[in-house]
Amino acid sequence: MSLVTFSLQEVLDAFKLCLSENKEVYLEHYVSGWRGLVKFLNSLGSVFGFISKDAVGKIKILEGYLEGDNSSQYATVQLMVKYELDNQLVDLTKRGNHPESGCRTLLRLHRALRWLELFLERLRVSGQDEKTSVMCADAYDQSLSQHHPWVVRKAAGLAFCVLPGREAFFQVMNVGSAEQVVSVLGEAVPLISEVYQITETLYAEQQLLQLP
Ligand SMILES: CCCCCCCC/C=C\CCCCCCCC(=O)N[C@@H](COP(=O)(O)O)[C@H](O)/C=C/CCCCCCCCCCCCC
Repeated sequence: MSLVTFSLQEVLDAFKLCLSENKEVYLEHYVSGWRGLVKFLNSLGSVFGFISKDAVGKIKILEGYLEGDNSSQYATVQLMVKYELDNQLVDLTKRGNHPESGCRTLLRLHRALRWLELFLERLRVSGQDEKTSVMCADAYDQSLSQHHPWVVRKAAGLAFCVLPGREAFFQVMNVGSAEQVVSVLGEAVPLISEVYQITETLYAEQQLLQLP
């Protein structure tokens, strides 16, 4: 993935590579998709710095596991969950010895992925005059906001207000014409949705959806 310019196509490719034939989620590509998204966020300016910082922190934690001594246990989200649970490496009810477990860290990005899915779908079907700030806020209210305290919700709401308009937003995506953006979004949303659903089902089965 290129280091400087954001490309929606590259993010799409990362999420495509995320799923194995058996519908397991490769952590490496999941993290790579998020790295690409953060590049986009950074290009929107310093107002989004606090969001970027949080996302980068979580990406780095997961990268640490991917590069660490037990990297093979982190090849997929399924393996990670099994390994960390089998070895009591997850704080299940209150924060304790494992505040940066892979399971807990991924859960935060997983919740954000639902926001992304809702936001990209709104963008895809949006009309020329619709405001990205409203689409983004609506997607946030329907998803991630319920996991955030008042102060974070307030700061996020203020940041959304300075999002560029739909046309400028499409340009930063680096895909081409508005029609091309809509077409790539039509491919990206179902993919992101599938990765989200697989992770959601796994976390629900293991009762990991409320990790502190
Ligand atoms: C494809 C192009 C269009 C879309 C591009 C979107 C680019 C978005 C890139 C990154 C999104 C940020 C992901 C944020 C992860 C947040 C994880 C989280 O919930 N963290 C909170 C809880 O963490 P712990 O304290 O429990 O460790 C933390 O409190 C959050 C702090 C920061 C605020 C997060 C607000 C998120 C708002 C949604 C993203 C808006 C980006 C708008 C850009 C279009």
